[in-house]
Amino acid sequence: MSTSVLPAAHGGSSHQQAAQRAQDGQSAGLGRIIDGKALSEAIRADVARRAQALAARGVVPGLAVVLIGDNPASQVYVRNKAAACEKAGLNSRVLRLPADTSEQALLEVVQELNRDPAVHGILVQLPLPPHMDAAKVIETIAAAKDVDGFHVSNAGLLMTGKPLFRPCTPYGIMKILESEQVALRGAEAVVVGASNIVGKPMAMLLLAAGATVTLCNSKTRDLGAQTRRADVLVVATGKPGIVTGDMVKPGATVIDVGINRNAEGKLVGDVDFESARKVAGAITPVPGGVGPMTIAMLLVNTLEAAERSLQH
Ligand SMILES: Nc1nc2c(c(=O)[nH]1)N[C@@H](CN(C=O)c1ccc(C(=O)N[C@@H](CCC(=O)O)C(=O)O)cc1)CN2
Repeated sequence: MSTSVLPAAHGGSSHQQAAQRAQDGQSAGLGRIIDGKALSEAIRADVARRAQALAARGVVPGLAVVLIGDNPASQVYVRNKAAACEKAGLNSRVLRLPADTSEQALLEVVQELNRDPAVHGILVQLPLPPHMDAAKVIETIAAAKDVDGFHVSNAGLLMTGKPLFRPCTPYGIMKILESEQVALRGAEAVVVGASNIVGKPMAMLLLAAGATVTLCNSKTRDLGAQTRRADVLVVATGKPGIVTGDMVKPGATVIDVGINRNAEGKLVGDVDFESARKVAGAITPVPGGVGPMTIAMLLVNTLEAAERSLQH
């Protein structure tokens, strides 16, 4: 994707200044708040332009989203995905299935979508109801239409550094780091959380960009000793406040993937924002940081699946 549409890189200099102040032993002050919403809007506008060009060649990118059950958060995310498609000129089809749908019935729905030439991208919204095997469902999606990048062959390709699709959240984080002009070659990157959806692919993308990567999990001893080494710290555990300011290296870029509701019903991340911001050079907020990038990169993956369909 062209980076020329991205907002002017305003982060690089302030990040470097914060790191410099930290190196000088001065207070790093308040870290800059990274605007994931603005960046996601720039990317979505670029997708809209590319989709228009593709439509002129007779192809309208099509995304099919399968939602099983009535998880309220999933319903919101799926609605937002369909709305984002519509705004960018992509077709979307949402298939809503009841929570007691059998796994076999779901597999048949996916196979039908695999055969549909108007559908370039397929995703099954996670989490699935407990009676379903998510790995089996994901493996049923045709790898060439797996716009979530979760299929085992796409996960394998990620290790080669030449992926067909990058999983949307880690891909969005790489775009944030690029837009912030964070130098990754030789940097210490620490990822907290080793899920298949975020932590593991994130580690692979950072490694491919030349960072020295540490992937922490729930068994990691003395988490702070790891996170305090990080020039780039990505936190994706689903545990609110697991990372606090004293665990952040002065001047670091902190990326918070968590989306949790606190006792007051307010959305909070996995990072204690107020204390971390006092130490970080730059930090993503929740909401408005990584979340909007996930949907923007889904559109990019769907568009590119459609563009590839013209090459066959
Ligand atoms: N099949 C998939 N399932 C899930 C994925 C995924 O990438 N593929 N990721 C998450 C949910 N998700 C997208 O599906 C998602 C989560 C959050 C956001 C977002 O924009 N968050 C906003 C806050 C939204 C709110 O008010 O609740 C933000 O952080 O600013 C977008 C997409 C799990 N399932």
